[in-house]
Amino acid sequence: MAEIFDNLTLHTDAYEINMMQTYFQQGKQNRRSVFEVYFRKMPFGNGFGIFAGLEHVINYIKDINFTDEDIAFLRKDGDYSESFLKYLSNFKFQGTIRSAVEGDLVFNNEPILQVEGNVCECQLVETAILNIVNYQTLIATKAARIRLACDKDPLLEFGSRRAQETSASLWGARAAYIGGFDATSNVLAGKEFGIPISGTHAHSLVEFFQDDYLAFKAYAESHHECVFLVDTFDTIKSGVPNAIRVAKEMGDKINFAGVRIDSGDMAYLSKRVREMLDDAGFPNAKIYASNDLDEQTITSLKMQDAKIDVWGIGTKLITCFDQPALGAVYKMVSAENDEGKMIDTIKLSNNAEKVSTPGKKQVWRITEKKDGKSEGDYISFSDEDPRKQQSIYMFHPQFTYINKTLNDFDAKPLLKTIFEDGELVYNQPSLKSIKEFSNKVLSSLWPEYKRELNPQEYPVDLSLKCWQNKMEIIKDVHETIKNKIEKGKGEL
Ligand SMILES: Nc1ncnc2c1ncn2[C@@H]1O[C@H](COP(=O)(O)OP(=O)(O)OP(=O)(O)O)[C@@H](O)[C@H]1O
Ligand SMILES: O=P(O)(O)OC[C@H]1O[C@H](OP(=O)(O)OP(=O)(O)O)[C@H](O)[C@@H]1O
Ligand SMILES: O=C(O)c1cccnc1
Repeated sequence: MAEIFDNLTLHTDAYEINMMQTYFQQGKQNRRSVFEVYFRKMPFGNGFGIFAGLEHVINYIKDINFTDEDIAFLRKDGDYSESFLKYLSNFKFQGTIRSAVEGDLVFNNEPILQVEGNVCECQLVETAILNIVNYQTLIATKAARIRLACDKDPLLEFGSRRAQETSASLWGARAAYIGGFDATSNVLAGKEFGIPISGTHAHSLVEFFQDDYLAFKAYAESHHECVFLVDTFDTIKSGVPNAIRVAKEMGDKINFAGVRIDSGDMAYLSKRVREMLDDAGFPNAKIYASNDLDEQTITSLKMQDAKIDVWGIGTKLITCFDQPALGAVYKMVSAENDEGKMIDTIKLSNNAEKVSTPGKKQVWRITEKKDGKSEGDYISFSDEDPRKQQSIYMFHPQFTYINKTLNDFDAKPLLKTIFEDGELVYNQPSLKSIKEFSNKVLSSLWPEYKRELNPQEYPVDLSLKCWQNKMEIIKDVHETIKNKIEKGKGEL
């Protein structure tokens, strides 16, 4: 897949390379640092997120390499010294990446991916990692919402023509499959990722023949598996009667799998069409529906008792129509100082939500031992291990009076090591097992977190150590700034 696996080394914002040059010129390019990716708000107001993008991140990291052409481009178009360009030409990613695995549940304000390494390599990869994880996690989450709305019905991804360019449709098809779709209409995604492909036909076929009957007949003569699109002229008066006529004429020569409706009142039409198919002796022929569908229209159609069996979803899924960006950020949480000591770092803001949590961390998924059901996520420093504790004290990081102590719990780490000192150490499971895993973890979540509208907020808590450290650092930064201003050293 040339286009999407091309070397993406320069797929970064220029400011990342600018900062790399600064660290390099200062002789600080080997200083250690840790960055973490997290998003601040649950997308679509959903109660959970589904992580996706790791496969592409792995491909990207493995291929990082400034080619001679890249260096020549930077020499010509950038403001970079020869010594720095020489450093780049020998550059290799040698850092450590820990990440949530694809298909796992993720929540706001917790690290979902962590990069540890020298400050230059950590800086370089920010843009591409955010680009990949933001998009694919958003799609997988949207797909999971749509999956929940249509229960166990077959779900087809039709988005390629409406996606934001080619790689979005391909990786989007993959993320949608992880999130719960059964098949894609994109043939290349099928070939490259092993996603089942599925396809009916378009209105153009009927327009070409200028007649429903002739079009369906011609299609049936060239295909065994037949789903006829019945709404080109008139669904009830022409499309469905002609689909039935062709199905009867062709008999066993075809599998009359069903009809697709792509416009009009789907509740009304699907009920009428169901009656017509049943009356004609085709109770097993399915009704496919497409036309700007999403979880809300599906839920509404189900409430209207629409007789739709198979759902085809394009635009609203692949463009994440109601929320086109996840907004995940990449923040430095720890860096090596002049004495060679790792110092926890923070980004402050007047907006409490935007204050980062200092220190290199791990996220623990806490479940009740007796039923395996979710109790919340617990963010600790990476050297804390709640599995060694008898009990765990969980409290809301802002409203600390909301708290609980659990005695009989399981704790599973969310972040797994993917690259260790530049080497890929993680065995990526097959796409099918990622999808199955995702389905399984979703069943550990209480239904209150899964409802489409106004779900319960899933607890994402900090360990006491993490929380106290954050509070102390906030206080220290405020005091340092105050002292500097008082001493006249920090004019604003
Ligand atoms: N019974 C229904 N309840 C809720 N939403 C519906 C129902 N029937 C259709 N819809 C949705 O309403 C939206 C508009 O449907 P409409 O039939 O007006 O589509 P359209 O694209 O304007 O039709 P056409 O393709 O004929 O121009 C679509 O998203 C469709 O899926
Ligand atoms: O509605 P979406 O969720 O985006 O799903 C994809 C749409 O793409 C096709 O329409 P298009 O008008 O492009 O072609 P066709 O109807 O002639 O097949 C299809 O009929 C769907 O309506
Ligand atoms: O196969 C289909 O029916 C299909 C594929 C892409 C877009 N719309 C419909």
